[in-house]
Amino acid sequence: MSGLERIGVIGAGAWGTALAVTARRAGRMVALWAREPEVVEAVNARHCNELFLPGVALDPGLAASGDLGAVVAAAEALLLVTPAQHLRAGCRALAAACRPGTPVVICSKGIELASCALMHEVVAAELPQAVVAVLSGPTFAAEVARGLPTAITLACGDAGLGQALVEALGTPSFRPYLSDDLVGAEIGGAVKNVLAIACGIVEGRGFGDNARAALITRGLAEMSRLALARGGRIETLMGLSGLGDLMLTASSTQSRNYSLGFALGEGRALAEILGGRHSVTEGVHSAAAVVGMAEKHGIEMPICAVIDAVLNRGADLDSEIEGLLARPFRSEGV
Ligand SMILES: NC(=O)c1ccc[n+]([C@@H]2O[C@H](COP(=O)([O-])OP(=O)(O)OC[C@H]3O[C@@H](n4cnc5c(N)ncnc54)[C@H](O)[C@@H]3O)[C@@H](O)[C@H]2O)c1
Ligand SMILES: O=P(O)(O)OC[C@H](O)CO
Repeated sequence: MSGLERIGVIGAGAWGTALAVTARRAGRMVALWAREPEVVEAVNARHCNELFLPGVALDPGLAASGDLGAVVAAAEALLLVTPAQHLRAGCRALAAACRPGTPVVICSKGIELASCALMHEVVAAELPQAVVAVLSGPTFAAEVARGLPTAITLACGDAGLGQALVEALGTPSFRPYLSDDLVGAEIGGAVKNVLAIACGIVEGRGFGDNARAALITRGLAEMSRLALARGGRIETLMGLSGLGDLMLTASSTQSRNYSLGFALGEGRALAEILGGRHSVTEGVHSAAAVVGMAEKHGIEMPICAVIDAVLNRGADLDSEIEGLLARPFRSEGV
């Protein structure tokens, strides 16, 4: 018995909806806050979320609401699932209704572009009354919503609360593994999206499986370097929220980051790809923040730098790839 019975889920995109379904499956009472009135209507009246999670039948006991204050005030724990670049505004909007000591679990993956802050730093600044945790790992929303077996990292500085959250959300098909390394978990989740774009490019350009394996491995070294510089632990990066999520996202067409990279690799323009999507592709927004954070700490992240240059600085993809392959040989390791 976790003592956390009423869960408020803030954000009804694919992941928020899947997590709401998961919490219901774990036996919790769940209120799902949606920004879009049509999502509230679809969840309550037709038990689906066609806009963000098409083709998945939702538990009829899952209730959605457009009333943010009411959802927050009724919750014993909150899951924040807005896109990373909107998390600060989301925290500000709910701050007045959030009681002291409320557990707030960050489920978004990214780094704030304007400040290069990690999501738990954003929440600590905007919701000082909350106790923060991070949920991150290899978890495609549609598979989680369907109840397919999934494991994930739950990082919390308060071991007792972390255990209560594991018990509140865990089921045989959704297995949270407890950690106290918020920094490592967040950096893994943010950087893997940038690396997934790179792997998609490799596939779209037809560079082959060797190149993708090299990119994943050297990308993991970049991710680990940044996490260590920020005080994260290597074991976290070798776990579900690091290597696990990188393996998943960097090799599956289900990933929005990988598929965006694939389309870039095939020669399509970024604006055209993004113009055809209403879902979030976090790596596009995090690339510059990752590089900014790396520069601040004097860390080399050449793969992420190429992605940032191509996405945000108008660099030519082929010249950047050529430059990456021409880098001096170096010793292996982080
Ligand atoms: N989809 C997944 O499989 C998955 C898995 C794990 C983590 N995540 C993370 O969860 C977060 C949310 O992703 P998602 O897949 O649920 O999103 P989504 O692409 O399915 O939906 C977009 C979301 O963005 C919201 N949104 C759009 N414009 C907004 C604005 N101006 N202000 C505030 N919110 C706005 C929408 O309401 C919706 O909730 C991301 O950080 C993502 O990396 C997603
Ligand atoms: O579809 P993506 O690329 O946003 O990835 C979704 C999840 O983060 C996978 O763990």
